[in-house]
Amino acid sequence: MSDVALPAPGPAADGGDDREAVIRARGLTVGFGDKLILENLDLDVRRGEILGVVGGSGTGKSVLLRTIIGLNRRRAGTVEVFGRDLGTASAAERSAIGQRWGVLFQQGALFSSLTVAQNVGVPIREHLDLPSALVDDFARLKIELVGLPADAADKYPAELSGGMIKRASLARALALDPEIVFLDEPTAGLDPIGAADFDRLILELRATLGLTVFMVTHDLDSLVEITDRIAVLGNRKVLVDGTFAELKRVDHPWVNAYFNGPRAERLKIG
Ligand SMILES: Nc1ncnc2c1ncn2[C@@H]1O[C@H](COP(=O)(O)OP(=O)(O)OP(=O)(O)O)[C@@H](O)[C@H]1O
Repeated sequence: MSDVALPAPGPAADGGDDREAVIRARGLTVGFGDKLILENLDLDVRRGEILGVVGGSGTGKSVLLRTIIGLNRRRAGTVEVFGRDLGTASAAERSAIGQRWGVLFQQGALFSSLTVAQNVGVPIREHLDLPSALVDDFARLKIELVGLPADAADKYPAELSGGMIKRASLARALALDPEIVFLDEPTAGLDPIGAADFDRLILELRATLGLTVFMVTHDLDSLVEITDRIAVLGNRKVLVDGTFAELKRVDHPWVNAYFNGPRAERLKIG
């Protein structure tokens, strides 16, 4: 799967690699104009795992996320989700699969003219034919699930703190009870306490809902605290993947600088 060999394959953090791959990307090539961003990239995401995706700025982490969920065009390669090739699936099948994932975009991407409850209700209205009162009830349940106070439901995004916006966006991502959530830098811009709270929330949701989490992040604390496995992007592909402790032992200049740099050294690993 990756370009760089791990020195000594230790025991997998999750006790084995035999869980079903709910996302399987093969030979993924994505570019814009004459610039290739991803080239022949392979990646599996296993059911129930929290996968961190890291890499230098501009290496294509968000492009990878957006390509998996079908927002960027592939020049080559396949993306299978729940065993179905999205490239050959019908529009109806893609829509059905899309209901089984939720996405928290980098800036939250809430509609500014809608309240939090209305924002969370958007995917519910889009995909389910339910009376308005029920949509509102469901939205308020999701808002409670992510730990927002009940009165946040009637606020507009501009009235929320950064941490509340992240939670509101997560509530929207969870609106349709997805099996996979994609998180693009969920703790960016949060203070350390808010970021740690958010990390705990993700862990709780994984434990209670059995979520699979694909998380792009630069947050070393999150990587250590909540990921089962980390995929490092570089040279347009997955350079290497493993646990934080495994990646500390990888002999590659960028990986070594990232996982053994002064910030990483201050973290308790293992
Ligand atoms: N729609 C687009 N059109 C043209 N170029 C794009 C488009 N989307 C992304 N890119 C380019 O692809 C490259 C990778 O972008 P991406 O946002 O995936 O980086 P990233 O690894 O997530 O970076 P960061 O850590 O800074 O968020 C960048 O050079 C970006 O300018």
